[in-house]
Amino acid sequence: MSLAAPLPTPAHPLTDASPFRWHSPEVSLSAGELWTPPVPAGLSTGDHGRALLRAARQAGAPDACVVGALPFHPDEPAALAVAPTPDRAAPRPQPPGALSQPLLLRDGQSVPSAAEFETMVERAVQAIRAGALEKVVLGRLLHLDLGGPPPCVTALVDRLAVRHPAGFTFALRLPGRPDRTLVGASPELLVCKCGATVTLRPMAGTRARHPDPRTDGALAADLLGSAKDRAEHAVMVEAIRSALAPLCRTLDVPDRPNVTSTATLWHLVTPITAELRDPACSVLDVVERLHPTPAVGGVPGAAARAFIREHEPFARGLFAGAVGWCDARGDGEWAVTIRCAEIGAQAVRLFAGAGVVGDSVPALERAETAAKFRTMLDALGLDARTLGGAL
Ligand SMILES: C=C(O[C@@H]1C=C(C(=O)O)C=C[C@H]1O)C(=O)O
Repeated sequence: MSLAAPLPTPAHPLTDASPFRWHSPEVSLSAGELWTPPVPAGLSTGDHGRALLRAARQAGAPDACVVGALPFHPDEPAALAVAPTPDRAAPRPQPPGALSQPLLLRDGQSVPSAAEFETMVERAVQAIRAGALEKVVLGRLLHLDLGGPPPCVTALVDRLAVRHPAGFTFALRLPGRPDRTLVGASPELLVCKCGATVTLRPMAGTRARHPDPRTDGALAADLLGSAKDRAEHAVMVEAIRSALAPLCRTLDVPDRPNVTSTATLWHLVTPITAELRDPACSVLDVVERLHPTPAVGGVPGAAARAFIREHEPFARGLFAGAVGWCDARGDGEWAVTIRCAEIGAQAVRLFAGAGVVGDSVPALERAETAAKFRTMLDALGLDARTLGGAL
């Protein structure tokens, strides 16, 4: 199988797909339809989930799940819906079969441009050195204007799930915007809850992988030994520990991170496990407490979010948010919405960010975002080299 081969083109590439799909190492879940019952405005994330599940029960769907995505900025609207009859025995995708037309591109642009991104990182470094904040994650978009039909969402998700078996592959047709689908393969588990047990795998600290195994291994060792990356990771773990502790009876946070890999990147990761105090606490209550973590926001959280709103020349919306599912028991899995794209009829928008600290080098942070775009570019069958200067 060639992962760079083109994707097939079905009759309706966007709307023929399931409106929600999820493939984690543990669970494959697919929804045939989504409901969006009205819920009161201004609910917390946990209460929003409970209101949706109550509406589903009242409509005769006791086994419904809440599925969807939360925005990066918690004050923006969530894209949560009810999957009334989720298929939790959905098969894991197999390598894609017959392929047809390649994706035709009219144009590809980074917003901000690669040079403007570096300037933005430099400003963040100065703000950090001046003591305004400790860490901020800055992102950029890659806008692809299509010169032909959009990619087939079903085939795209299959391809991502096959290529990222340890990750969290998702597709969500946006409620109220049926011509747009959020698709991605996140490596990062925000939180999984099963009964009283919660697990998290927060990540911060990145190196692009190398095709030569010795060089690749040396890059992983370099990441594990890097004072800059370890510091960036440590501020994130501490923020998560203090957000989570009030909810927990036990909390196990290892002293040092491990390295973990995706197909294209190495990351530092700290696997965290905890037992919740309150059996009525749902996975969405935990998400509400944690999100956005410093893996996508920064430290202190409010100062970092304000810096992002002021400096990034686009609205993150659902990018760098959280995506997942929650069942009637309050159990579920939520991943950080990264390594993803919004697929539209005429355009595809990809998001990638990088954590900036006081000793960040702007050109390296830009290169890191370029490497992160590759998860979606590879799945779309696009060679990063064809985008040249944009990256
Ligand atoms: C923000 C992204 O990734 C996050 C940032 C990382 C970093 O700064 O090293 C690593 C993994 C993710 O937590 C992204 O992929 O867009």
